[in-house]
Amino acid sequence: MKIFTSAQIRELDKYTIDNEPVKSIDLMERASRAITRAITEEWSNETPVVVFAGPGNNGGDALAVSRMLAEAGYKTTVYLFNISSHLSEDCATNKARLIESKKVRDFTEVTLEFDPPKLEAGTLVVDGLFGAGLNKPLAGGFASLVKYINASPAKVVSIDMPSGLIPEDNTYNVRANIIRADLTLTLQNKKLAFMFPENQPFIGRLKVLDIRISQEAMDATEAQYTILEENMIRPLIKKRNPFAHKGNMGHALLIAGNYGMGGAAILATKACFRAGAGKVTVHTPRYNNVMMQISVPEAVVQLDKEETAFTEPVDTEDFDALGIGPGLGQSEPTSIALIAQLRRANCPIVADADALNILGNRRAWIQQLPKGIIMTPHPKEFDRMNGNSADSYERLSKAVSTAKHLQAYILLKGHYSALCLPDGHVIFNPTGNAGMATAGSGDVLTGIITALLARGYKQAEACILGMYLHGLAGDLAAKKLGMESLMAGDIIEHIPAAFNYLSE
Ligand SMILES: NC(=O)C1=CN([C@@H]2O[C@H](COP(=O)(O)OP(=O)(O)OC[C@H]3O[C@@H](n4cnc5c(N)ncnc54)[C@H](OP(=O)(O)O)[C@@H]3O)[C@@H](O)[C@H]2O)[C@@H](O)CC1
Ligand SMILES: Nc1ncnc2c1ncn2[C@@H]1O[C@H](COP(=O)(O)OP(=O)(O)O)[C@@H](O)[C@H]1O
Ligand SMILES: [K+]
Repeated sequence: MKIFTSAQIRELDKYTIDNEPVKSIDLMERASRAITRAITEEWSNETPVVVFAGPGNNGGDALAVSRMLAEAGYKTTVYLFNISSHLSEDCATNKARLIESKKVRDFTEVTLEFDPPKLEAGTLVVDGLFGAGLNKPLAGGFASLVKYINASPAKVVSIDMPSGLIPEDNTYNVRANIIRADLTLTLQNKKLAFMFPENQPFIGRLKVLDIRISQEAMDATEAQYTILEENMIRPLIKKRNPFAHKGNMGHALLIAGNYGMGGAAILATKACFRAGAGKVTVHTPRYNNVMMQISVPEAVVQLDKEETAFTEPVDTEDFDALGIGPGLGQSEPTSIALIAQLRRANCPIVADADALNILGNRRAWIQQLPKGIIMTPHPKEFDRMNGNSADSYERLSKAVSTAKHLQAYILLKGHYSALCLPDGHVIFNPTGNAGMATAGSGDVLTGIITALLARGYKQAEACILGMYLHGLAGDLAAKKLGMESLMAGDIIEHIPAAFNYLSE
């Protein structure tokens, strides 16, 4: 699914209106019918409804929904905020239709003073103040109204967007002045702001309603942001040649695990095998020898000259991909060896965890990273490398510009992991769940992406398939075990089922 900007949404609307063809007001009617259906599916017509409509098309939707709910027998109270004496054309038409229908008995057009109604626990508020057209944070009377709604015990359904949430850049927003919806019914496509964890309290549950915006126009519109879908993943899975042998199924090298963090190396190595690598060699401090051999007998263990840390860059001639960083440590000798290793490697690289922390401590080195490197930071690791960000939008923007500048692949991990490509595009991953918020989950991802690179997937494909597969394995594990008890090893155990599902 593409994520469009507000300007693109307006263009797509216009194209649909001109080419379907459908009148603008009929498109609003269609959207409102979908919104009404979603509301009536969850709340019976015993529920008292209070609708707050703004002056734009979001308000137009809200007025049409008010009429439809009233026709379906809901006791509906409606406030239309028209404080600058200007309504959008379709909003004005829906105001006239609402008055004409005579079903809504309690309709107030607010032009100056507003005496807010009592919002009780059983009441449903429909928030149609502002949607995708919001271009600045809410202030004044609207801010007070939002605070009033948020402070009430009523349930809130937001049309398209929680009012006050700007669809893209929320840097200057005032969080207190954004509606906290229980349910957001967004039209056609998700908005960028929905991808960010700090906006979840505003969105509540999210439903995307299909309002039949022109598919042809959406296909032809170039979007910077895309959310992965299963049908984009299935074609990526390479078929196994019946004559395959371990020598042509990819030889992965992992450099991981210092003293006390051997488990990170074990998790990455197991995940690397489960993701289909023909051979995995793990380079690790001598101390880890026995535990590696016992835990993953399939792997070749290559021992560093040091007992407890990685200090010795290795030749990558014989390997198809390198994954470096899980549990690596950040001592001086390890840092020096890491940089030497990154310079010396002549295969595709995934750098994670301590490899990124080391770079964060020595930022000058970041400029010298080999082109095409994949980095998989969680937000803290990313901030160590790039400085603190005020919010997720700023962090994502920095990741986009860094990926372009370095010609690198930055996979910013989170609930929606964001893969930032060297050409400026961003791909969000929808799989995965909160059960994966457990130590070692990231090490598993490193192992998976390293395996896919070794198998011959290009960087972008390895990241896309890798993060989707990782999240899907986590989802299958959570389905069986529940989120509370999930451990990183369970994600590994479910990689086979995830692969099977995607290969069906
Ligand atoms: N394809 C689709 O998705 C479809 C979308 N549809 C619906 O249209 C909605 C988008 O409608 P929209 O473009 O009219 O914008 P909307 O959100 O109503 O706000 C604009 C008004 O708000 C004002 N305003 C802005 N910021 C403000 C502020 N801080 N404080 C105060 N005022 C502020 C702004 O004034 P201006 O700044 O322009 O002077 C203008 O008057 C979309 O969310 C969906 O619900 C469906 O009907 C059909 C298909
Ligand atoms: N709430 C969540 N929803 C979806 N995925 C999650 C969630 N929490 C964690 N994950 C995934 O788990 C992994 C955690 O990685 P990371 O923070 O590096 O863990 P560690 O350093 O412990 O290995 C990431 O791939 C992330 O996307
Ligand atoms: K809204």
